[in-house]
Amino acid sequence: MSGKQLVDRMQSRVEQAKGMRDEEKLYRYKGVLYPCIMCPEENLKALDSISARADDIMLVAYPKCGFNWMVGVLRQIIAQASGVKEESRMPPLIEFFGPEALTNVGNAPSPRFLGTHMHPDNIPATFYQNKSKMLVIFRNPKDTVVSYYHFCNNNPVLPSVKSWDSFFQDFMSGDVPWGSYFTHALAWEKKMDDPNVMIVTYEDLKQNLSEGVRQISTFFGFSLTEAQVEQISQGSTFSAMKERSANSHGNMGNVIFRKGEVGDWKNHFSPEQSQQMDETFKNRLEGTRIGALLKYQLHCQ
Ligand SMILES: Nc1ncnc2c1ncn2[C@@H]1O[C@H](COP(=O)(O)OS(=O)(=O)O)[C@@H](OP(=O)(O)O)[C@H]1O
Repeated sequence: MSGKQLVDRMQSRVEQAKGMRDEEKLYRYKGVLYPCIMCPEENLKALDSISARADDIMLVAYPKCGFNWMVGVLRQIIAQASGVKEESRMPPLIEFFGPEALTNVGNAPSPRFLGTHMHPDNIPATFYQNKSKMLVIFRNPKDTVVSYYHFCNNNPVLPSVKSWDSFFQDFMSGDVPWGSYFTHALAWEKKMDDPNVMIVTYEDLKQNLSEGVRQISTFFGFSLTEAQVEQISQGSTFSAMKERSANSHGNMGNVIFRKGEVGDWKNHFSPEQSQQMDETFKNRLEGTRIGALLKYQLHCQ
């Protein structure tokens, strides 16, 4: 499917959603909420048929942790390393594909660039069995929930949010699409020694994108010159990607590329909400390696 066809398909789904009631927009599959339009049950069931390859380039992120940012970075790395310039396309989320598109994925040449928001234990086992390399991007939970809140408010395929306070509570209890942030983080904790998994954070990349690009390309076995690393980093800043977003993401460009900052939570959280998040982080993630990677004290306190 061409980039234009994908953007058109996304936009027709957005139009379809505008005719739906909020309570029709989410459903549960194996206990986790998913958006009906983007990932109907047939899409999730079809994932059982996917066959992973060792040279697949897999990108994984809990929603709003920087998935689209890394899509931009990886596309440029692949283009620079292979010399093939690819037109910008919509995010390659396997749960959005459906049976027909998955058949095309099966016939696509290597290396395939695929992605998902799924919980690590729900990613098809074939990716682990066949040792596909996975890049995981995580973000501090306070900025993640703020980004998620704005996204739900501006994305017709998701139910609009009643209030910041109610969305915050839903996020804390994991009652949001793709499930609990904390459950995802704890599951990645168990995979931190897997040589085929690389976990990066939104905040570290904001601080030093060039170093991130260097490490990510090395992880996937690409060797780039310093000039290429710099070119990719400059082409992947928030402002550069936002500028291209009407072309790459159609009407959703301005929704996905919203603010792109660390610390926007300070404009949304009440002192009580901040304390509740601090306590939850302490109870669930303090003392874990993924918790340390997130630098909670620096970014959230
Ligand atoms: N290049 C770049 N630099 C910094 N930040 C960036 C960049 N690209 C996207 N973003 C920010 O990432 C947030 C969207 O996350 P996702 O792409 O994971 O969203 S989605 O779940 O796939 O819809 C969303 O965060 P917020 O702005 O805080 O809402 C985007 O602005």
